[in-house]
Amino acid sequence: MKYNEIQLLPLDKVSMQAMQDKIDNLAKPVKGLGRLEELADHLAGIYRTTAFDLRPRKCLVFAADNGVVHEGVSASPQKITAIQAVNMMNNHTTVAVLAKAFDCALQVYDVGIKADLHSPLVKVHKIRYETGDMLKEPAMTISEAEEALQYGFDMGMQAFDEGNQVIATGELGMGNTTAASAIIAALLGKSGQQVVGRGSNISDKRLAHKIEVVNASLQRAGLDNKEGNQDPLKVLSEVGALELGAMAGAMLAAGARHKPVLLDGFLSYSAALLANTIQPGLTNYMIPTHRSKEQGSKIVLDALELNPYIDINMCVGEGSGAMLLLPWLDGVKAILTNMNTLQEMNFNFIP
Ligand SMILES: O=C(O)c1ccc[n+]([C@@H]2O[C@H](COP(=O)([O-])O)[C@@H](O)[C@H]2O)c1
Ligand SMILES: Cc1cc2nc[nH]c2cc1C
Repeated sequence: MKYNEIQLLPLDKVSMQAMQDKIDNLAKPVKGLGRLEELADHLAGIYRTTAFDLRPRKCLVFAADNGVVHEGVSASPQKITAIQAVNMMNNHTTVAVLAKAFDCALQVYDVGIKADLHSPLVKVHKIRYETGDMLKEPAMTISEAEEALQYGFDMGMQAFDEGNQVIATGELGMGNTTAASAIIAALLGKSGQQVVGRGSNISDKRLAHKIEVVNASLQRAGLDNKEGNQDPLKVLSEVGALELGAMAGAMLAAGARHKPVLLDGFLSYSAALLANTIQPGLTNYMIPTHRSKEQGSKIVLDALELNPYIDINMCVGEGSGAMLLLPWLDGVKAILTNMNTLQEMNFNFIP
């Protein structure tokens, strides 16, 4: 199936109401579970039933290098992408240890790291060795952008074929907060000043330079339009990133299969915006997990109308924030499976 030919259903309101009725009937104060109830209702709307499983699950991490890193926009040396990709499959990075702690499978996909990795554990589908430097040239061709989206979609579909009930999306790529900022600015008609943040912790001086690089790249590509731009392929090819395109593709697979996808941080928000521009309504299938500390997070989350559950100033990336919502998912399942009802306990409330 092509990533842009999916049949999206709206959330199932009947199952959502059935879930809320079920929760209201449990032996606890009405609405006592707060936003956990919102999460349960959302899941029922996605799965179209109140009887769903939230295991097994898999985190898909797309990794690639970004040519724009050569403009001095990141605090991190480029080689970290290649090193951490292997380190991740050896279970030592943030997302890897959290995935293990919360029982989630993990797979790293190399869609454009600027090195040949020596690990059989990383799945390699190299679209190119790093993107072009967006300040000087398009980050990738339109056909490379389509390949990134299609590959991410195919890997998402494969994850569901394997039996996974939930997927999470992560990424790895030095310099990719610059690409994500440019994608968000281009699609929403914002300026670099409004969306650029410190990424992997850059200084004030580098931040000012990063803002200039984003603004100049948008101008070079003719994407500095105050009304925003509605052509996601042009935006991805001009100022995007391979790992962010693939991430968007995996999100589209969740929509195609009517299963939830857990977002992560800032990079995932830019991919979500791309995916939702390709397929309006896709945000219904996205579970916002945590609010990244990255400064542009508010603008893009507001545009997507997503309100993350966790807000603890994290900004590691990799899918690590998404992993923190897994205990919440297990909590929802346990509540639905093991709690008593008001009738069973013979409790009557007088509001
Ligand atoms: O998840 C986030 O919100 C997040 C925010 C800032 C940085 N990161 C991670 O840091 C890397 C990009 O940072 P930078 O400064 O090189 O653009 C990339 O590998 C991301 O996984 C992640
Ligand atoms: C060490 C390190 C790990 C990362 N994981 C995701 N982005 C990262 C950036 C750095 C610098």
